[in-house]
Amino acid sequence: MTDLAVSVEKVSQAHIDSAKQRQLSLTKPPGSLGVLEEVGNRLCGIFGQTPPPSLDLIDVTVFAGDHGVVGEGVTPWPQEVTVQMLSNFVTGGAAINVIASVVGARVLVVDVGVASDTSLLEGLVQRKQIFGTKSICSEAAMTYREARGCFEVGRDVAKDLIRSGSQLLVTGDMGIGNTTPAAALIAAAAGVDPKEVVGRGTGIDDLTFSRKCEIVEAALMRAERSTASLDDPVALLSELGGAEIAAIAGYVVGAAEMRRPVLVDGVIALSGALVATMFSPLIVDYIFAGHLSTEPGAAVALRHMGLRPLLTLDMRLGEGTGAALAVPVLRAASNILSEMATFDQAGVAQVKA
Ligand SMILES: Cc1cc2ncn([C@H]3O[C@H](COP(=O)(O)O)[C@@H](O)[C@H]3O)c2cc1C
Ligand SMILES: O=C(O)c1cccnc1
Repeated sequence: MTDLAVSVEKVSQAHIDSAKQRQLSLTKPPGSLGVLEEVGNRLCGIFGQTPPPSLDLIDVTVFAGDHGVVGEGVTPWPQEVTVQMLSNFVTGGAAINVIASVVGARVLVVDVGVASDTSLLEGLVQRKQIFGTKSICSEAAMTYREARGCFEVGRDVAKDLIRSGSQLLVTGDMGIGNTTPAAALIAAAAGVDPKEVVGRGTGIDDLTFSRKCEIVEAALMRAERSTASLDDPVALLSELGGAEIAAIAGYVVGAAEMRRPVLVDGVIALSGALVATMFSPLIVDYIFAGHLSTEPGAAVALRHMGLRPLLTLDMRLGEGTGAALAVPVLRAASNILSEMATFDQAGVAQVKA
């Protein structure tokens, strides 16, 4: 296992129980708000407060990194698109900017491992640990130390945001080629065949898809043969990861350590979240799954963690878009518990015993 110390408390069962009691007193047939009730109850357990606070300060963090495996032809997009999209994020023109604005969330963009110099990009948070990863099918993505550095960036960002008042963290990613390491990490962490997790990413043809499957298989075989212990989440990230995925893992851990909810996006974010849960089984109770990405690895990671996606809109973009869209679901779940009238308050008769 890892020597990295992670300290997560169990969510409060007493507050989940009091939330369940409160749901029964509100003016609706018991259980009629379905998953919204479970979400609200779990928010109480996370915050240790019934009802939970209204979720006013919400931060989407887009972690960015580049991937050596792009050189193997796993994506039709040139690597420069990563940095070009960072420029788009900081000037507010990307899908995540639009969706975050609709749901009232802020967007923070962090360079953890982009291959080029981004120091002139105004508005970008500079936390670069590496200039892109190595190709995972022929060598480890990065050193153990670098993986740990990327993880700590995510964990620090989460803790800093929460200390400054953030009540809900949302994961985002940008990195051309990153559906390949995400698939490899999910296959390794969930113990499934690579064929079950490899998808078409940004949209690839049949030839590129079969090459991508071979690359993920080769990467897994190489990592298994290496001296690294893949039970150690940091070692797993160093073998098969990406800088932004390692940062997402740290961000999820940081949120759980600070007892705050984290809303996770598609397959890339889920690969980071899955690795995060290897630190402690208690972490999964702090995670909400925003949506079901069409990438097959997303369903595998969700099933492995026992999480149910809140939305299914056939999205496969990343950036945090699917998670950000689910923000109003969490807000509504929270406000139901704090703002709805009880049967007594509203003078509504309850079902006869
Ligand atoms: C213009 C553009 C904007 C994006 N925003 C997110 N992604 C998403 O697609 C990439 C992963 O897909 P693959 O592994 O197939 O390269 C990542 O950058 C991810 O964030 C984008 C991709 C593109 C091209
Ligand atoms: O599920 C995702 O987040 C995703 C899928 C394809 C490409 N980029 C991101």
